[in-house]
Amino acid sequence: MTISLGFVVAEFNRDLTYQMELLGREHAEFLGATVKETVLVPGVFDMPLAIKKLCQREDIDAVVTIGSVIEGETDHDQVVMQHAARKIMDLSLEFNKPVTLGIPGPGMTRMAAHERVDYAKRAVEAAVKLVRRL
Ligand SMILES: Nc1c(NC[C@H](O)[C@H](O)[C@H](O)CO)[nH]c(=O)[nH]c1=O
Ligand SMILES: CC(=O)[C@@H](O)COP(=O)(O)O
Repeated sequence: MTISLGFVVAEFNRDLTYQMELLGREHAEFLGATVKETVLVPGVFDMPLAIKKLCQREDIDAVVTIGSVIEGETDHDQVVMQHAARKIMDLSLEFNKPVTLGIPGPGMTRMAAHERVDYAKRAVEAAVKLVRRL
């Protein structure tokens, strides 16, 4: 069976998430999975509703989130990441579908973010493994 993935990708820090999206697509192809739908959202905080819509679709086996949360002058990055990560986990359990975390940060410089674009590949790999094993 070919595994169908949904991608939810943040437009925030798009230079990074564009690269991550391409890496994720390449890795999905390498693993024999299909990216059936890609939904762009403004930022990581805005992901949960898009994830939920994709989880509701019977033709999507797992959802991969792709974003990058870079530190600013305040703790805003912490709020964005903590809430998104918690909701990602909650939605996965609510819909009985893997929803994986391809989002480095918070507390991360732009340089560190560039070094962590492979989080997208890791999230694709985790999604495929979970669908196969569960
Ligand atoms: N600071 C980052 C954000 N912030 C934006 C929020 O995610 C959201 O779009 C806004 O609050 C409107 O609801 N988003 C990222 O993806 N990365 C960041 O570093
Ligand atoms: C880098 C950002 O846009 C985000 O983490 C928030 O920045 P700030 O804390 O300076 O408002």
